[in-house]
Amino acid sequence: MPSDTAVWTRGLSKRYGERRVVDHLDLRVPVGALSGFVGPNGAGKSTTLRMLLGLVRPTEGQAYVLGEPVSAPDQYLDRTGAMIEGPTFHPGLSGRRNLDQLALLRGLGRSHRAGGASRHGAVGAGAAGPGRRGRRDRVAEVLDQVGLSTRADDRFSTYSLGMKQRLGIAAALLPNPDLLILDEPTNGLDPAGIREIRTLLRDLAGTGMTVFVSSHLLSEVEQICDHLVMIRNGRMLFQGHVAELLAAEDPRILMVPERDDDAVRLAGVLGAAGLRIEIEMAGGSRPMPAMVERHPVVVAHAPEGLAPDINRLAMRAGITLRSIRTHRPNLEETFLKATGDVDGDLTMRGGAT
Ligand SMILES: Nc1ncnc2c1ncn2[C@@H]1O[C@H](COP(=O)(O)OP(=O)(O)OP(=O)(O)O)[C@@H](O)[C@H]1O
Repeated sequence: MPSDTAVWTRGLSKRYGERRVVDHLDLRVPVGALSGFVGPNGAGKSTTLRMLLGLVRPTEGQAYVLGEPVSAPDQYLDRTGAMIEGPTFHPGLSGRRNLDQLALLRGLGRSHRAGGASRHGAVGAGAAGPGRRGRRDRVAEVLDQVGLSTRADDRFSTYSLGMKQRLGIAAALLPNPDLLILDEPTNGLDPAGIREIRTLLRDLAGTGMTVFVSSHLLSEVEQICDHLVMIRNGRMLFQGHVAELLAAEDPRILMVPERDDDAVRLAGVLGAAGLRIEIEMAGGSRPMPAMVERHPVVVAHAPEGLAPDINRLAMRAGITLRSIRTHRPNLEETFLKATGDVDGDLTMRGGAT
């Protein structure tokens, strides 16, 4: 597998009985990416993540994580942090005590980690070094990283759901991983909790860590991820950079001339300038602000950066615009289009490698 790929699979499949819940996935998660793993409930995300962590054995295919085969998880798990199910902690203990116990269980702070330096050049339980003190320092570090320092000594049972999730992420961060795998970390959170997790993931990705995070809410990952893997029914729909996916769609500029008669003329002017133009008549499918809904809309297939030039062209032709606005499809629309396009027969779309 290429060294710039943190997760690499070929034909990765999992069958339960007759059902193939993961179906020949070729994953490529670039090193350092904040990658969203998106698909509706039951799409096969959790099963895939479990296979990547050596928790579920693939039925077919190959899978490598941080350069090591999933058949030998001990080769990469000490460099991988994961939160696969909602975190389970002791409700009567503080966040700090919970983490300390986990660190102890995982052998952090007992000795140097075999295998040498990690992403930050830190060894074993982190920069703090071995021993009880090292463990304590590492726990304090991860609590700080997830923004829980001030509540660290309160009982876990008093934490909000968002804080519980953040503590779960802190636990995953204990080994100072190069790769962080999170399964639906925002599930059940309120908007404020979702924002907190988003900010945290961005910050973590900013440190150079590869973050692979699943969600069934595309709108959520659209806002934070630079890379996306979309699956449905266990099959790949799209993988690539978010910008590539958006570029696959065509952004539009919508104009309403002040005089209805000018619509055809405006379309001619813009068409002559090389743009693909359509005129949508009143009552078309696109919802328009009430003020303009009874007027023809001239639609130019062009990125929003061209809006000032288009406006100037219209002005030069003596056409005044009642309104001009840009329409950039969001990922949700693009995703729905992608799933609609494949019409039940899910095949790989452009951008997949
Ligand atoms: N151990 C199992 N035995 C049988 N079927 C399973 C098993 N684990 C998962 N499945 C089935 O595999 C399909 C994919 O499940 P998976 O949990 O991977 O999906 P998901 O995309 O993570 O969805 P969700 O967000 O709902 O968890 C589901 O239909 C599920 O019922």
